Amino acid sequence: MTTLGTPLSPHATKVMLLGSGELGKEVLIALQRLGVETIAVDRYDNAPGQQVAHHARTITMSDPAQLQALIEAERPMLVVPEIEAIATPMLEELEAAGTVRVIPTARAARLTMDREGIRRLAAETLGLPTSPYQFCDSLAELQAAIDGENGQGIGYPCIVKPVMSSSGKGQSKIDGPEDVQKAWDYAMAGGRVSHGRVIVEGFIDFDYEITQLTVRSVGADGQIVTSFCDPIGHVQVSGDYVESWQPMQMHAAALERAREVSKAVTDNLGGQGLFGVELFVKGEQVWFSEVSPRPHDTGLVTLCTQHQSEFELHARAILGLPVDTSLRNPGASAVIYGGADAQGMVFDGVDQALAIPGTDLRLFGKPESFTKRRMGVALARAEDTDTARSNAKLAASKVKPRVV
Ligand SMILES: Nc1ncnc2c1ncn2[C@@H]1O[C@H](COP(=O)(O)OP(=O)(O)OP(=O)(O)O)[C@@H](O)[C@H]1O
Ligand SMILES: NCC(=O)N[C@@H]1O[C@H](COP(=O)([O-])[O-])[C@@H](O)[C@H]1O
Ligand SMILES: [Mg+2]
Repeated sequence: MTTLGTPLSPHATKVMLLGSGELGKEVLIALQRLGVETIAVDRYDNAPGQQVAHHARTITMSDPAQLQALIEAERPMLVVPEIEAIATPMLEELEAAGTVRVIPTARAARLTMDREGIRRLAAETLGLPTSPYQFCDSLAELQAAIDGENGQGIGYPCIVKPVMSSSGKGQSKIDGPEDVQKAWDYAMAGGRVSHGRVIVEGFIDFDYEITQLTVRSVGADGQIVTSFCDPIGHVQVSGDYVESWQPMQMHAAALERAREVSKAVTDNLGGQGLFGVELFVKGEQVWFSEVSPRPHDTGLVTLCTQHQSEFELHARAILGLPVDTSLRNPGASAVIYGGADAQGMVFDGVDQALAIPGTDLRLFGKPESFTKRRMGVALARAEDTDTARSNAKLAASKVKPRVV
């Protein structure tokens, strides 16, 4: 049985989010609606989720001492990682000591904070199909991994990424020997935590890519059940998502395979919550790319397509409540970038965006904009995903961030 308390009372059900960006903000709102007391943690003040939580805390989450001190002071029932760059070995210690429960598990947070942990688990332990890959600690190692012995290396084209980064930061495609140095330098500048290690992956020439949202929740018999959302199609530019839609029409065999792969990975990671499994598809062939043990940016579309968005599903699953992953209607999302480096931007054209039928908007409220920082998203529901995609893109284009 799940019992929930009254926030700001001695019997509050307290949940702490580690990372409080646009995705965490929606999880926090979903938790608030269930009367959960929320603590939003981020690396800077006035992060989106901090603006809607009961409590806001600003710390360096990759610093184990700061993380331990905060968790021990607040004593939340659950700690919910929302970004990768967290001192996850400390979370494992605190979980092992029984101080706190980590979502989905501290081990899952550790394995997915670093591309090496999750890639080795998927490819080497679980035997799932992935791109060919190697890890390198220097430019010379990178070149050697691409060339290999007797031409048996990763080859060209390939993709280089810092082992610790997200939203495409530090990622580039290498088409030939002339690009290697530039890709290495870019990866060194773009990692989230300074760390001289990269993954180099063979380029997969996929037909399309999807996110398979997968939920592990408690079923009627008290056992964990796995449920799947309809697949989400998306387009990425420079490693960052720019539009997504749901449902993605897939060949039945590819969908079945996508769900087998998603089940295998999430079974191993364990715990309760929603996962975003990223997969590449060509014909009936499916490759595992990576997984977020938390809501996924491409899943923002579920705010306008599902009866329960990915954020509500995560909130329910972590609290031990039943979930409903069904689709309500087709829809799409399109990203709004800041377009400039500035504090306190204003957004013109919101009325014009919302005049487009079936559209909605999220402006995240980030205090500072960067040219390529995601500041908002346009959502559109429609009869079909083609209409939804064009309406979402049109709505996003009407919103004009302006420096004042
Ligand atoms: N091996 C590959 N072959 C082809 N395309 C790739 C490969 N690796 C990455 N990509 C492209 O780059 C995108 C981003 O890659 P990836 O998901 O690894 O980056 P990320 O920084 O973790 O992004 P996010 O945090 O948004 O998930 C992929 O969705 C895909 O479009
Ligand atoms: N692909 C991962 C992702 O989308 N994560 C989302 O972006 C925020 C960081 O944004 P910022 O870099 O603008 O601070 C994170 O807090 C999370 O909500
Ligand atoms: Mg990704």
